[in-house]
Amino acid sequence: MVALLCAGEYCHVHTVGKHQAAIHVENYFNELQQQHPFTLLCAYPLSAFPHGDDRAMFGEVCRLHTEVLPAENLDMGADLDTMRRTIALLQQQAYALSTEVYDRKQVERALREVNFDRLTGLPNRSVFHDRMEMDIKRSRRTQRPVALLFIDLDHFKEINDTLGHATGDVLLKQVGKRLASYVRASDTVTRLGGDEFTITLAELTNIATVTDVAQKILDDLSHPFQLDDEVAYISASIGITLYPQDAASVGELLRNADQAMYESKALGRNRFCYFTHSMQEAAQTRMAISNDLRRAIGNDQLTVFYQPIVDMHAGGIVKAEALLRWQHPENGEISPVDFIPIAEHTGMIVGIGNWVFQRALQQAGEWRITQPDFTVSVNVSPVQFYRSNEAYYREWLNNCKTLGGPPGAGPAVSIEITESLMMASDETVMDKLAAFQNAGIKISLDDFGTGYSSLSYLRKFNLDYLKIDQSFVHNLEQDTANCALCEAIIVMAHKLGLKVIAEGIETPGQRDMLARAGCDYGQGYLFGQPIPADQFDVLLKNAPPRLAGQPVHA
Ligand SMILES: Nc1nc2c(ncn2[C@@H]2O[C@H](COP(=O)(O)OP(=O)(O)OP(=O)(O)O)[C@@H](O)[C@H]2O)c(=O)[nH]1
Repeated sequence: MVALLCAGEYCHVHTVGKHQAAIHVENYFNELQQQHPFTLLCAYPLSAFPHGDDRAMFGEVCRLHTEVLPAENLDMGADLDTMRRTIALLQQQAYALSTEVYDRKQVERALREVNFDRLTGLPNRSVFHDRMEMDIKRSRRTQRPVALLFIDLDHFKEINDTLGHATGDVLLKQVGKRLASYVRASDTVTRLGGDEFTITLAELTNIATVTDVAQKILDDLSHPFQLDDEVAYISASIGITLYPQDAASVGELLRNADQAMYESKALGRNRFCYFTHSMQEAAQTRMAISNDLRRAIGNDQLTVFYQPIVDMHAGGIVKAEALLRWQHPENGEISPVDFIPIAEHTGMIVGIGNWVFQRALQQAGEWRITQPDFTVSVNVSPVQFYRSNEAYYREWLNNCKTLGGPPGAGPAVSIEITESLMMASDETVMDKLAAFQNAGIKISLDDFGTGYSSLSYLRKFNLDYLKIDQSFVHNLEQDTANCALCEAIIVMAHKLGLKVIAEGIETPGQRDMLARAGCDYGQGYLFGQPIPADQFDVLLKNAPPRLAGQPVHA
């Protein structure tokens, strides 16, 4: 702000040279500027004020105080005393002005914080509500529909986990920029929070535009993001709802779009779905299940059942798989297929999974008293790996030392993981898996054959067991191709040093074919259904080691 009073070519003070007053004022203003982080130009030509508001304010100060003049009006012939007086007044006025500007900036900043997302600079949830209300009102007048797109990035947590939170922030900023570039002036892009964004398309003349915009978003987000030194590839799931077709209020529309987004995730992500009323019903059911599940945890409605796993060659039950069961007080038994995804979505799976692990470990310890190498396998959801912290699995490892019977045959529990975990795995997941393995916990790959079925993962993760999915076993006797495939999987698994467990064995024919193919262990209704611990206890006590070939009935 050195240019104070140096209003232009004809500036009097400037021409005077080292004028003490000017130097004094300069210093004063420089100090002022250090205290207030903005540029204050005083006695500068009005035209030099960069912002219209500031220009108007300074003009107003000049008008109210006739001695203070904008540079255009300075009398260049005035004597130095007049100039000094002018400068003194300028000091006062400038201070008043600076305070005013400072206050205004503070108010503006506070307003920005209330209305705009700090990270992306996009309008936030409260602006979203206000604008959507306005769009709805306008739509009632114009009869033009409004579309709401709810956009949630896929697996964003992995970006944070692998590249760090700061890089995650950079990505969110860039996503915000890309999204903002698609829309017209009548549309609104907001960040609701986390990795959730909305786009409101108002004044729609052609509803087909919505699909085009959604597809464009997916296409554009699939292009790489340069994040400092890293390159990230992402996708998003989008839910779309329309006003007035789907709902009448902002709250309902947001819920609809969220449900449709949830559907996109459930269908495999990287896609968009329009809201439908059946989704609403499904969402209500999910909500009810989620609320009831929360209560079930504390009310002893959850139990662990055990399904026998037999040795296909030596005979006898040598292992069990722990399977969670929920007995709802009013609705009877609720299938894990219905409640596990909800437990995963809400994060409840972390607590539930922990509980199952402890139960299984304790139970396996009791069975080890009579059968020292008996093992119970526990399903571990990918969400448990992502959401749990280090303390969580350290506790598991410690418990393995104290619970589960006398040491000797290694930990009494093994864990079952899915292929999706290995495919999406990052370093933290790898570290956790390695910690389990180092503690001697065996790892099975569940449902092999239903997903990506990558052999390279088997090698990379150094697994112990591979479980052939029941869909292969189901029509083994009718389908020779399936039989050949099972044989190939068993040979290949053995070459990689893995033992094979076949799931879903229901007939002696299936058992015999798998045994001939070299399958190590079998599980299925032929050997026993999942049953409570006390019944399993009886089964185990009454089932002496036998030759494979004699089914074990529950
Ligand atoms: N870097 C960064 N991360 C955030 C911010 N706000 C929330 N997050 C993280 O964003 C992640 C959002 O995760 P979710 O949407 O639940 O899960 P996801 O990994 O995207 O998985 P899906 O949505 O199921 O595909 C969480 O891990 C939050 O901790 C933020 O401002 N910056």
